[in-house]
Amino acid sequence: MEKLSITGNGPLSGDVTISGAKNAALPLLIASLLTDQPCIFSNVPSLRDVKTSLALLEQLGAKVAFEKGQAKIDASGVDNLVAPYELVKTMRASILVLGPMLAKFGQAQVSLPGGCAIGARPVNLHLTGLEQLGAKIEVEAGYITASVDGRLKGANIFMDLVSVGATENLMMAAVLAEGTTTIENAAREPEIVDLANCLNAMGAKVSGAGSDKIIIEGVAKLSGCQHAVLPDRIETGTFLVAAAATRGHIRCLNAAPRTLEAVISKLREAGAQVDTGDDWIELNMADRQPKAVNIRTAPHPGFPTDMQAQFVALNCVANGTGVVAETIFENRFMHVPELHRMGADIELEANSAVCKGNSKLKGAQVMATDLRASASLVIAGLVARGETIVDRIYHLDRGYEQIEVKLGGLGAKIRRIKE
Ligand SMILES: CC(=O)N[C@H]1[C@@H](OP(=O)(O)OP(=O)(O)OC[C@H]2O[C@@H](n3ccc(=O)[nH]c3=O)[C@H](O)[C@@H]2O)O[C@H](CO)[C@@H](O)[C@@H]1O
Ligand SMILES: C=C(OP(=O)(O)O)C(=O)O
Repeated sequence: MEKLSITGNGPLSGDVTISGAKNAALPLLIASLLTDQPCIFSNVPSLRDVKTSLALLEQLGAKVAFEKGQAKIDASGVDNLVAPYELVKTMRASILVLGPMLAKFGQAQVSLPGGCAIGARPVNLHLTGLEQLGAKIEVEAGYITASVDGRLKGANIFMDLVSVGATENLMMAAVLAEGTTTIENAAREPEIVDLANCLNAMGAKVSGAGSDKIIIEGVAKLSGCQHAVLPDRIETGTFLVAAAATRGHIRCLNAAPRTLEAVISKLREAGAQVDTGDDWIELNMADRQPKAVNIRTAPHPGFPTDMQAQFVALNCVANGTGVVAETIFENRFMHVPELHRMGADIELEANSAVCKGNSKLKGAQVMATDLRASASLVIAGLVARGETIVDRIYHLDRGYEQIEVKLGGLGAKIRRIKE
């Protein structure tokens, strides 16, 4: 199993180029199921989850090519409408094939994703929404079987909870439905807007994406597209926090500052100078100790849950006490016991982590448990004295493209150990 070795090495400095967003790329690649024409995506990150998505599309019968950040998908030959457990269990976003397959082919069988380290993560909103669009759904033996006679029918859907995945699944189903669909209490994440832009480029009629009410006028057919994936705001935020924690000075290139407002605002509160241009963000901590900040995760435009673990690591070495409340996932503090092993002073109280700050972290062997927990351990390793070994980095490889190469380029002492 591969590991990362990190030795605390002072401030990060220099430029880092941000990759395309995992959470935008996965639904976009899957949207190619909606058309018989080729879809070409650029700025696609080379990540484990992207490869899993392409493998899933290939398994369904699509022709797939992926090279140098460009993915070409031709779904005209799709003839297998089953997404098997073996693939779905490694990537929850596989559930997103359900809506488009149902809309395009009238039926689909998709394994239930099951829970994961950060929470139970049910898919009830995906299923009830599809039922409102006219689908017949049965769940048996770990599989969701969905079918519809003729086309799906537009409906008014009110989401009980804000769900990114359910909003995306329902958007992709509704674009080929008969009539108009309204999704209220929709997720407003930038990745939803990216998906809507791509669907519209394919000939769909989606409006309101980025607000909590999305309106979709169904069309009979979609065409192919060429689309560049949105820059990854969570990868960007992770590098910015790493720079702040190490009291460094970095610039993130090919970034999308407008998607990161809540994170940038917290970094400024922590004492960082942050400047932005159209596609770059510069953070300068000028060798100052960061100040601890309070965080409460919330759906976009609130503070993203995917940046929570990284700020816990930052608070550990900051001045003062910061309280980090997680409101989206019920079990997203798996990094805390691992940070304890490095000497962090954090108390867990219900859904909050009270980070006492001023910790003198020491390198240790730690275990990555999920994607962003892993990122927080890497950040802690960058500021700790001595060597930190992060085990189970396959979690990191799901969402960070060549993290050790990019951090190495900023001056970090980090290497991948292949055993
Ligand atoms: C591939 C991708 O884009 N993943 C992101 C997506 O995950 P994902 O789309 O899975 O997350 P959701 O927005 O759906 O989850 C939000 C909350 O709603 C709950 N819920 C969701 C669906 C449902 O049918 N029933 C239900 O109860 C979830 O358990 C969770 O508590 O948004 C999350 C929240 O921003 C991010 O952390 C993930 O990185
Ligand atoms: C939780 C995440 O991803 P996923 O929804 O793919 O598990 C994440 O990107 O932090």
